[in-house]
This record gives sequence, structure tokens and C-alpha cells, in this order.
Amino acid sequence: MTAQLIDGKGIAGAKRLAMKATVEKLKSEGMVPGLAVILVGENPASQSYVKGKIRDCKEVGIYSELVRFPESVSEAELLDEIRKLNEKDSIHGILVQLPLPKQISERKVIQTISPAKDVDGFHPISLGKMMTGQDSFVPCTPAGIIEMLQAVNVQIAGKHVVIVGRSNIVGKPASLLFLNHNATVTICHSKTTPLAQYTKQADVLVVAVGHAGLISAEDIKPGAVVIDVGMNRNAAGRLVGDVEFEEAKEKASFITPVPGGVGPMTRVMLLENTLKAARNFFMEREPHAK
Ligand SMILES: Nc1nc2c(c(=O)[nH]1)N[C@@H](CN(C=O)c1ccc(C(=O)N[C@@H](CCC(=O)O)C(=O)O)cc1)CN2
Repeated sequence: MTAQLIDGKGIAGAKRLAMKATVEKLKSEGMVPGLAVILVGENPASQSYVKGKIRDCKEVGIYSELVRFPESVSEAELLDEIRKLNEKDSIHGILVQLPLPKQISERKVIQTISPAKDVDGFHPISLGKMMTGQDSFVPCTPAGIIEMLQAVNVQIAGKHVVIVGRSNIVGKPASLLFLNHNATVTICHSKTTPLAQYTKQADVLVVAVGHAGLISAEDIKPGAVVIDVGMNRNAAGRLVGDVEFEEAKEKASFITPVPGGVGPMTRVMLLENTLKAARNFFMEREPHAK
């Protein structure tokens, strides 16, 4: 069997196109969605992701502000900027690009962002709401994974979803989200042995570790859906996932490529969360507006 490719790039492109029309309509009613992106330091990958986010905003018509700080910025200065953005009415979503330099507490930064503007969905209030099945901002990568499965009509309810990786950004929120979609969820991590015993039981296997080639074809159940969140550079400098793609695609029913799979979906879900934050803001200000 050769798996069907889940084209995250294509799905995200179609979503951006639809969003453009939604944003135009909002703007025609006087509601301009706004996103602030904070970038600390010169990490080339972070610079490139942030550039992509600003470009995406331009494409769909969302107002965006890029706030840059040097690597040496103090925690106090960064938190002050976030507090200012929390108060700014033209900004409905705030994203601080991760990772941050060592002198800055990621936890404090995330907790300083107003929950109403938490478009990354990393604030404990957003995660607590998700935990209790309430409407919330869902972290972009897990949200993008669910969207891409729905786009190719993969049923989630009743499926055994095995997630490899327990990060706060992907693994943990993805497990909650799949649970909220009525999947049976197993979470594996660096201390899970033998890992293959669990991955082989997955109807849907999500791998988010950051370890090139961690999962090979023999670790996958025939016909499984394989979602590769990994982004690693191989010896030749090429971007590869955590899954041995060429062999895995001969065993899976659906598989995501790297690049072009989960990454573009992560970006588009940020736009979606920003629109949600903007709608909430304008509805609160004018509850009778459409
Ligand atoms: N505040 C946040 N920081 C980080 C997040 C996040 O969701 N919020 N996630 C990652 C980085 N990330 C978004 O910020 C991200 C990474 C990669 C892509 C992407 O589109 N990748 C492309 C390939 C890009 C390349 O060639 O290098 C792909 O997979 O096709 C989007 C978003 C950590 N930080």
C-alpha cells in the first residue's frame, strides 16, 4: 500500500483564501483584526517563522506588528512590552516566538499575555479550558493536525491515537484535543520502553520529538495514519521529520510530508486564532454586531 499524502501546504493555502474573504467582510464592518508578534534575538529559524507569520497576515488582510528585541533584553523589559500590547485595542492576538534566551522565563512570558489575546493557546487558562472541554484558544500545531485529518475525512472518534512526545506546545495539548474528539489516547515519551510496542498499536500515530528517523516502517501498524511533527536538518542540511518517510509511506494509509505537512497548518491556525480573538473583542465591545 502506498499512503495518501496529506498536503498541509495545499489545505493551509485553501484556508487562507477563505479567510481572506472573511477578513474583508469584517473590515467592511469596521473590524480590523490585529496580531503582534514578538521576536527576541537572531535565531535564524525563529526569524524565518516570524517572517512567514507576518507574510501570512498580509496575505489575508490581518493587521500585524513585529516587535523585535535583542538577545540581551531583560525579562522586565519584555514583560512590560507584553503588558502594553495587552492594553492596545488594535491588537487582538499576541505571540512571543519561542524559544527565548535563558535569562527570560518562558512561563512568566506566557502568563503575562492576556488570556483574551493568547492566540498561541499556551496560557494556563487556555489549557485549563481545553482540559475541561470549554471553548478556548487551541495551540496551533495540535489544532492544525485535527484540521488536516478532517480535511481528508479521517475519522477520529473511537480511534487509538498514539502521541510520541509530551511537550507543552504539541504533545500534551494534542492529547487533550484528541481526547475531546473522542479518541482513545496514549502518550509516549523518552522513558517509554519499548516504544514500538505502543506505536504499533496506533490507528493514528503523531510523532513530535525532534529526532530524525525515530520511527521506521516496522514501528507502524499497516494502514495507520502517520502525522510527522518533527523538523530536523539531516547531514545534507535538508529538512526531515521524525519518521522515515520513504519506507513509512509504503505501510501507512495517510502520511504527512516534511516540509509541507504540519508546519503550514501551524501557521494557518495562528491566523484562525487571531480572527477568533478579534471577533471576541468586537463582540464584547458591541454585543449586537454580527
Ligand atoms: N510562539 C510559538 N513559538 C513556536 C511555535 C509556536 O507554535 N508558537 N512553534 C514552533 C515554530 N513554528 C511556529 O512558530 C513553525 C515552525 C515551522 C513551520 C513551517 O511552516 N515549516 C515548514 C518548513 C519551513 C522550513 O523550510 O524551514 C514546513 O514544515 O513545511 C511553521 C511554524 C516553535 N516555536
